[in-house]
Amino acid sequence: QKEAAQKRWTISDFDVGKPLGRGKFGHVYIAREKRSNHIVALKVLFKSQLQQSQVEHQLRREVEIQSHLRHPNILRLYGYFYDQKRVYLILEYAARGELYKELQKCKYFSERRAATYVASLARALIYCHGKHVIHRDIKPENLLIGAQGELKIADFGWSVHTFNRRRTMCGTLDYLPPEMVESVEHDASVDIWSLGILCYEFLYGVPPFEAKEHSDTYRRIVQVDLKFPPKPIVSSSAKDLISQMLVKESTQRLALHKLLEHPWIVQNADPSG
Ligand SMILES: COc1ccc(C(=O)Nc2ccccc2)cc1NC(=O)CCSCc1cnc2[nH]ccc2c1
Repeated sequence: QKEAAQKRWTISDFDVGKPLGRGKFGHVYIAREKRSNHIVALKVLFKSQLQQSQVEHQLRREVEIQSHLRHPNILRLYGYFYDQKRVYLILEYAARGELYKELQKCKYFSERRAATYVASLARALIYCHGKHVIHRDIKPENLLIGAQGELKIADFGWSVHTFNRRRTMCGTLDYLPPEMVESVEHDASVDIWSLGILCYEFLYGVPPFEAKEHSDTYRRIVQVDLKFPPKPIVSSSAKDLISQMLVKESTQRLALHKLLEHPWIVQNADPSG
C-alpha cells in the first residue's frame, strides 16, 4: 500500500460508474482503478461547497485521522486527490450496501445477527479509542456491509481526536447521550451509549427514546426512559446488556472490553464478525 499512499491520483486513473447512495453521501460513485481493476467508491466534494461551509480543515483532519486507521470494521479511506474545482476521496467500496436499508427490509435482526454486529462495532471502537479517536456518530445511516457480511463504520464526518472535544450537536437526536443533549463535556463513553442505542434498534427496529417531538425525545434521553416492548420477544440477557450501556452517568456505563465478555455477546456473536 506504500505506493498508494504517495501516488498522485487523477480522475483519469478511474473508470467511473453508477452513483451510490447519492444525496446522503454527497456525490459518491462506484469506480474501478484502471491499472489494478480494484473497485472503489469515489466521493466527489466541490471545493466551493467546502469553502462556503468552512470544512476544509475538518476534511484535512479527517483524512489525517483516517490514514492511520486500519480495521476490518472501519471503512478505509485509501487516499485523495483534487483538481481545479473538486476534491476526490478514494474510499473502500462495501459490496452489500447500507445497513439501514437492510434493517428496514428485515424490520429487526435476530439476536445472533445483532450480537455479531455489536461485537464487531465494539472491537472497531476499542481500536479507535486506542488511537484517541471517538466517533460520536454511530447510527445505522453511517454503517455499511462488506462483501462477507461484515459491518463497516463508514462515516467519519464528525470524528474528533479526544484532545479537542467539542460541544457541537451532530446528527439526529436519537443517538445522543445525556451529556451531549445537555451539551456538557463528553468523552469516549459517548460511543458506548450510541452502541447501546444501536443494539436496541437492531433488536426492536426502532431506537429506544424515539418520540414524535424532539422535546419528548430529549426528555426521554435525559431521563433514560428505557422501556422494552413485549414484541418482538428479546432475551433478558440482551436487555441486561442494553441496560448496562444506557446509563446516564457516563463513568458507570459498561466498558467496551467488558461488553465483549457479556454472556449475550459470548453466546450469540459470530467470532469472525
Ligand atoms: C471513511 O469514510 C469516509 C471518510 C470521509 C468522509 C467525508 O466525506 N469527510 C468529509 C467531507 C467533507 C468535509 C469534512 C469531512 C466520508 C466517508 N464515508 C462516507 O461518505 C460514507 C460512505 S461513501 C462510500 C460507500 C462505500 N460503499 C458503499 N456501498 C453502498 C454505498 C456505499 C458508499
